[in-house]
Amino acid sequence: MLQAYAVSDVREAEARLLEETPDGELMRRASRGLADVVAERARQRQVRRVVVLAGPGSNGGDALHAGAVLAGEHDVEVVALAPQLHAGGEEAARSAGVTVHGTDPDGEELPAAVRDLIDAAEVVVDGMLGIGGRPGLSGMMRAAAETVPGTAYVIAVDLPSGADPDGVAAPEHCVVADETVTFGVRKPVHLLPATAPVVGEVTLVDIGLEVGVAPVVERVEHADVAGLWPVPAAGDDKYRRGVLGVIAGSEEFPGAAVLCTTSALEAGVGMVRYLGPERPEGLVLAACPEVVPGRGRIQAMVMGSGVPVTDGETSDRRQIQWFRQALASEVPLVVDAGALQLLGHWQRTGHLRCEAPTLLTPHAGELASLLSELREEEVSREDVEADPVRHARRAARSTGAVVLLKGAVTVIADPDPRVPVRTQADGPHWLATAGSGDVLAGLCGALMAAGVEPRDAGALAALVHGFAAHRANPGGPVRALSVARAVGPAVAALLTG
Ligand SMILES: NC(=O)C1=CN([C@@H]2O[C@H](COP(=O)(O)OP(=O)(O)OC[C@H]3O[C@@H](n4cnc5c(N)ncnc54)[C@H](O)[C@@H]3O)[C@@H](O)[C@H]2O)[C@@H](O)CC1
Repeated sequence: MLQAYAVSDVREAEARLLEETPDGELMRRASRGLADVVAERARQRQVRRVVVLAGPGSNGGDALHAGAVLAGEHDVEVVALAPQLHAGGEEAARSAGVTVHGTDPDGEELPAAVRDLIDAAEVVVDGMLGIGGRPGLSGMMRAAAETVPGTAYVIAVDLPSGADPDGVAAPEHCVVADETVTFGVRKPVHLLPATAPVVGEVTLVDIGLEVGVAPVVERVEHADVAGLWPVPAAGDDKYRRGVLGVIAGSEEFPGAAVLCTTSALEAGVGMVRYLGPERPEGLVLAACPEVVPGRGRIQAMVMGSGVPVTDGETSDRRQIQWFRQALASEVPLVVDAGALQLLGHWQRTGHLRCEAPTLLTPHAGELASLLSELREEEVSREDVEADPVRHARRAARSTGAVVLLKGAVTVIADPDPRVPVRTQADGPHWLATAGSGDVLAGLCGALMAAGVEPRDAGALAALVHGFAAHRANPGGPVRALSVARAVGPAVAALLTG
């Protein structure tokens, strides 16, 4: 499990460690680790010259010390992007023979020689700002960041300069890194949706840091799946493994029912009972002969995928009844698409609470509608996209359910604000395709029918969904049905390592 700690907690832990270690030791550890990574990446690219962008604080200090270490075997050129650099770092770099190029701190344009230097760079170390940085870049720093060519391999020190260390604000101007070398532990910037896309691959350098408090963000990794996935034991039968009820699909969107049930079956559910109108039912039975139509005992229900709701009504009135009964029952629930809308309305009017373990699976637009309904205030899709974690948390608190907010980085928020938020970023961008959410809902349902609690079910489902999409057509487009069919083999690959 990847874990990220609040910047304030990291600062405190660093302060404690600084007191226990000789002067300069921490920066020495950090910069040596950084230099090792830079040397390796330069070697892989057969590049000798390394361009270091150095800012005013300790982040610049790390980069300058690393430059000094690298100078023996590399041509290291530093661009100073502050009136004053970290004194010890600058001295170390200059003593090692590194050239330090100055810039006008009040200017807007880089000196021509510096611009050419950055423009021709193949390996860039971004040490302008670290966890002491305010989000966004201006002046020389922004000019330097914008001059870095897209072809260069950019290694950010601790975090890409300009990115919000807390991972909340998505700044317009920041460095986009291929790799980020961070120290001790991950910070929220590395895992949260607003900033994760500019961080690239994260490499952790051990500096002996122990944070000693709970993380604020977590991410389930491939290696965690075997420990969390409900694998059947010798004595299990289909009922013990979990029976999933599915209320999905409609005359308008019949295929959603097929996608949802297919992925639930591929994920290894004991049995699926399907409830829905005639046309989707026929399609489900044709595609998945294992499915049993009609009601019966179930261990979890997934509902709402492909069921459009207009003014509180669906084209098949029975679905509204089934939703209502499911929501009033003690059965664990996955609430998707159309059912989210009804949930919002019913909760606001005080008719229902999520008493049973419940997982809501909205995308940004659905979460905006749900919050607008629940809180009787206008929340737009843009509001949600601008701060997905806060909005997912608000919805979780208001409903008492775990909220899985779908996106390139999926957010899973618990109603209890002390529980770390989870983020998963496992799928290719090709996964943004019609029916993809129906596949995810089926996966969540299969896990909850097997007794997996909603937070783990959401994280596992998002991971397997993304992994299955990669496997379905590596590097290319995928359709939702291919993802659903790839779920079984993807789970097998994850379980057998
Ligand atoms: N504290 C420690 O024990 C360790 C710290 N390390 C490094 O130290 C970094 C934190 O260092 P600092 O606290 O000095 O902070 P930074 O180096 O991130 O930067 C702080 C400086 O940048 C200026 N600044 C902030 N935002 C700006 C912006 N948007 N535009 C222009 N200037 C801006 C501030 O006024 C301040 O002078 C970490 O990210 C890490 O790289 C590592 O050496 C490991 C150990």
